[in-house]
Amino acid sequence: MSRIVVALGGNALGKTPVEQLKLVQNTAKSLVDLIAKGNEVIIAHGNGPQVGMINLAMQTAATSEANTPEMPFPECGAMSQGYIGFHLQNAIGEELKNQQIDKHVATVVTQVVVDRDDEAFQNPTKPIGSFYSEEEAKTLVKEKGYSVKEDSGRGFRRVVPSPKPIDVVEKDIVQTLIEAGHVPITVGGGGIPVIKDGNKLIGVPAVIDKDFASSKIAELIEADYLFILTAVDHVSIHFNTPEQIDLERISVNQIEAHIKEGHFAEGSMLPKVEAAIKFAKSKAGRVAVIASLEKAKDALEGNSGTTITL
Ligand SMILES: Nc1ncnc2c1ncn2[C@@H]1O[C@H](COP(=O)(O)OP(=O)(O)O)[C@@H](O)[C@H]1O
Ligand SMILES: NC(=O)OP(=O)(O)O
Repeated sequence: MSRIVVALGGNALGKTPVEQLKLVQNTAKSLVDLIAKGNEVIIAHGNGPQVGMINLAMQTAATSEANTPEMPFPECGAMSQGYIGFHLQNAIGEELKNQQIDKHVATVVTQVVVDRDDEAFQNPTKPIGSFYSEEEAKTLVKEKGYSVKEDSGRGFRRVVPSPKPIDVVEKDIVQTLIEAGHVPITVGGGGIPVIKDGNKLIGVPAVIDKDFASSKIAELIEADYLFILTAVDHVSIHFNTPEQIDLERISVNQIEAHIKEGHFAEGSMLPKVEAAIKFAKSKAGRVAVIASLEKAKDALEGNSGTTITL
């Protein structure tokens, strides 16, 4: 039996409530396959499209005739954890019953401590919400004061600061749930970023990268594996070129050399590789795997995915 933290990417959730409800059925099957093999599974997920949608909806309602109260950004992050967690726990709960596994699944609203002086606050990089044309993006900058950036050739998106996770406030609760045999969903959307002020934790407007937050919780709860599940079967060098080579088993030193050679796109594969390295380096024997959601079970058996070890 292994303890596995699974980080789910955008292809596990989709972008709209209808799409998400449908996609989580397949996601649940992949996850319950890992549980059925006798593993302890802890689930984390992204929230870029969802937190952007919630925040924009809240801003639009507050500035319309509806005259609803202003909703702070960290509260939008908390809403995204609840909304995504609801769909995931609903689908996973059903699949556990289908496979006659006597376990329960619950979402933990999770706060993640960040450094108030993290330089990310001066340089927003995390894309959230929908994609826009250059013209629409310019209007958003002017009318809403958003920061925007081109996102991997797919269009323009709003960007917000993405500080690094330092600690997970609810880590002991997560540990208790696992040890009681349950399946926790935690650090959704990278966790709600909070800064410490004495005994107070204050929410800050930012979105933590879910791969870094997953690596952090995996370290804290002494996981054996960090599984980063995305839309491709492997990490590749010369990605999307005729020279593409898929990486199967690779050491931290070797993949660090590939980072220096510039093989991994910033904002997509690079943070996954960096989060995987961080976990693999945190203790001898820890294994990070970047694989596709559909082939998670094969990846566990070493038959798919990119396995990164010290
Ligand atoms: N070197 C690479 N190897 C494999 N995939 C890469 C590479 N560089 C960029 N990618 C792209 O990164 C994507 C994963 O990033 P992203 O879509 O942001 O992840 P997610 O939403 O699953 O967290 C892959 O689907 C692939 O299109
Ligand atoms: N929080 C986060 O990393 O979300 P995405 O994976 O959707 O970008």
